[in-house]
This record gives sequence, C-alpha cells and structure tokens, in this order.
Amino acid sequence: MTIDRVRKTFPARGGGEFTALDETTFDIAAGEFVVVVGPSGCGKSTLLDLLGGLTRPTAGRVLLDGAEITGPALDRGIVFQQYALFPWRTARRNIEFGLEAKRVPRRERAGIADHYLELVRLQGFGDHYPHELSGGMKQRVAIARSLAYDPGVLLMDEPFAALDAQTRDSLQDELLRIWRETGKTIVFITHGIDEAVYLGGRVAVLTARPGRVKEIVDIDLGPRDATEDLRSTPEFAAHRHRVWELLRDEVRAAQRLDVPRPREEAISLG
Ligand SMILES: Nc1ncnc2c1ncn2[C@@H]1O[C@H](COP(=O)(O)OP(=O)(O)OP(=O)(O)O)[C@@H](O)[C@H]1O
Repeated sequence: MTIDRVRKTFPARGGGEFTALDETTFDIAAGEFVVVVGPSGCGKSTLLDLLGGLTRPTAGRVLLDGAEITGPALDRGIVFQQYALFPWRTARRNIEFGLEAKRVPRRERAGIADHYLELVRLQGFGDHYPHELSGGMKQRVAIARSLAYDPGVLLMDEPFAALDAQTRDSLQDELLRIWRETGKTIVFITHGIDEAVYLGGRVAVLTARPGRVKEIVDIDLGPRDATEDLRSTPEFAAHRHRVWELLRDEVRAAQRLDVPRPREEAISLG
C-alpha cells in the first residue's frame, strides 16, 4: 500500500476548513504488520478510513497494488474498537456475512466459517449470539468475519482497547499467530506503546495535528519463541523508550493545540 502525500480536510465549525492529515507519505509492504501511534486527534482513524476507502483524500493518493483506492472493497477487512457484529446473527452467521455478499454457496460458506471459528479458537461457539459472548470473544468473531472473505489487508482501529488487560494480551498473541499463519498485511492503530512495540514490525509515529509521519521505528525483538516474557527484555524496553520519546513531544504539541488561544480583543484590552 502506498500513501502518497495525502491531505485530508474537513469543513470546520464556523466556516473554513480543518486539516486532519497533511503531506502524509508512507509505504506498507505486502505481508507487513505496521502499527500507527500518535497523539489523540492527530488523524489515525482518518488515515485508516482512507485505507479502507470509507473516505477520500482531499489531495494525494492512496494505492493498493498500484491501483488507487476509491471506495470500500472486499480486498480490505476492517476491525473497529467496538465489535460491530450483527446482534441478530449468530457468530457463524456473522462470519458468513461477507461470503454471502460474495455469493459463496451455502455449503462452502459453512466450511469457511468452521475454519475461521477454529482459527480464532471459537469452535463450539458458532451458534452463540453476540450477547452470549464475552468482549474478547466478540472481537475474535469480528476478526474472523474480516478474515473470512480473504482480504489481503486487515485494517484494525484500536481493536483491543475496550478489553481487559489479560484478554488483550492473549488476543495480541492470537493476532500475531494469525498474521504468521495467513500472511496478511496488517495496519493496526493503538494508543498503547507496549501494544505497538509488541505487535509491530514497524511502528509509525504520527505528529500532532495535522498528522504526518514523524518517524518510523523498526522493531527487532529477535525470535519470538526465544523468551517467555518478551515484554521484560532490555530490547523491548529500548524500543518502548524510543517510541515513548517520539510520542511525548507530539502529545505535548497536541496539548498546546488544545489550549484555547487568548482572544485578540482580550490582549488589546490588556
Ligand atoms: N467527519 C469529520 N468531520 C469533521 N472533523 C472530523 C471528522 N472526522 C475526524 N475529524 C477531526 O479530525 C481530527 C482527526 O480525527 P481522528 O479521529 O482521525 O483522530 P485520531 O488520531 O484517530 O484520534 P483518537 O486517537 O482520539 O481516536 C480530529 O480533530 C477530529 O475531530
């Protein structure tokens, strides 16, 4: 995927326009796991929406395999923070949803749903409705639903933010396993520095609004099975510190943006 000098503005309240992203340029290789972090409001979700084709850039281009993205399509799956499952469909029927859109025959759909229920370790829960599942299980169904129609790219907008710490840790491991097994390209947004370093092959740090890529940090933690507790290694701490440093300056800049400026008349009245 190529994000080429993308600018995105929105109409501002009270007239004029508001720039969410500006001159954002970024290449993502096929099969890569990229994590995007940045201060609140810097345009992370806007960037993901552009990759998903849910919105169009004001200027610049977003390309997938050399072709410009002009709308949503089944070559990209999206997983949001809130499960966005259909409450009236069972887990299995939620997973089959995209396959119905692709007109996959019923028997084939059932086989694919079985495969993905197993991949996210929910065998035996296919006939449960969303309200009968825990938050972590619902998010697994959402991931399975996105994977089932076999998109090359998985776009994830803070998918684990609403979960408790233990469920989040175990879903992070599940996601890494699924990524290794399926070879998908994953673009993952998070507020968590630990989560970013744990998951990402590269971590892109965005600047305060308007967002652009400040720096891309390569994460090299060696073989994952070399240690039980990767998060406690000095390498992990060093990467976490680097991302934290980059982010700290941008969070400060974002906070300055949020402080209302003194009004001109107040200054002149002195
Ligand atoms: N449809 C819209 N209309 C107007 N402004 C918008 C719209 N969507 C986003 N924005 C503004 O663009 C900026 C970037 O929003 P975005 O949601 O992409 O940020 P973010 O980095 O994902 O934030 P957070 O980390 O808090 O989730 C915000 O200031 C937001 O208010």
